[in-house]
Amino acid sequence: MILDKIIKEKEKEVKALKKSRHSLIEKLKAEELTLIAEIKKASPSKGLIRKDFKPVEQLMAYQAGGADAISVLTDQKFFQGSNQLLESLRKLTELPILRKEFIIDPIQVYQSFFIGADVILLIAAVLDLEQLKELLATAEKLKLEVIVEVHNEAELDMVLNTEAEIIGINNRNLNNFEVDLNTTAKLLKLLQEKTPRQNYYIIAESGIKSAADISYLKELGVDGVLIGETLMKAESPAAKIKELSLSKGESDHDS
Ligand SMILES: O=P(O)(O)OC[C@@H](O)[C@@H](O)c1c[nH]c2ccccc12
Repeated sequence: MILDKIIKEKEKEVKALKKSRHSLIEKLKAEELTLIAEIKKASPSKGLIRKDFKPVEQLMAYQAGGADAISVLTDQKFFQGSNQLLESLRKLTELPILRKEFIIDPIQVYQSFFIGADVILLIAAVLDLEQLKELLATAEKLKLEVIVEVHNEAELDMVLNTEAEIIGINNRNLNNFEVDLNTTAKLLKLLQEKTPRQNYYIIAESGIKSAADISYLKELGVDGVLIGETLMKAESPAAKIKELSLSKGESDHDS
């Protein structure tokens, strides 16, 4: 029966479609410290970050520098990003791509999948527990990986009531834009007190500027860092990654 044959093939194709093609979790498992390098033209707190914004060059520099994953802002109004930008970068790299978006509805999770994201961000500050669970379930169905972002204890508590695997600790308060790297220390400590569960991956986000910041965060035991502005403003992003002693195979030289 030809129909049987066609459907057998389709089942394979559909299975491939559902599989996360570029896994951030694999990087988190393999690397001592995973670097997610962000492509961000502007932000509400900083305005225009990079005047001569050249996303493709930025991507290539991140790859050359040894980034493990790429974060792409897709919000247009406040960050001057776009879905088309993510789609076009998707064609140019095999690195996992995190879609940086303010996701409040499952339809945006589907959209993330179809524009080529491997990982999405869910910001606890803008969700309630029910929404967060629904969005996590939708992502799970699509085999998208998820970073759930927290900034304070209440948000952390909410996330601990879910199946989230990767927790992003945002050092920037999204309400007043204040940045404090101690947020990571504080929330990591709370996490250890609150749960015996060990199998979380922790990513420190925002405000990371120097090699000293990196060693501080490494010492705290984070699994990854997410860096935007510092790399966007660097004349040579690849050199900046090296300077932060994040480049592969160089970590034992400059410690
Ligand atoms: O540019 P920074 O300070 O290195 O920060 C990067 C990233 O953490 C930041 O862009 C970010 C973290 N969480 C967000 C949520 C929405 C938009 C942006 C963000």
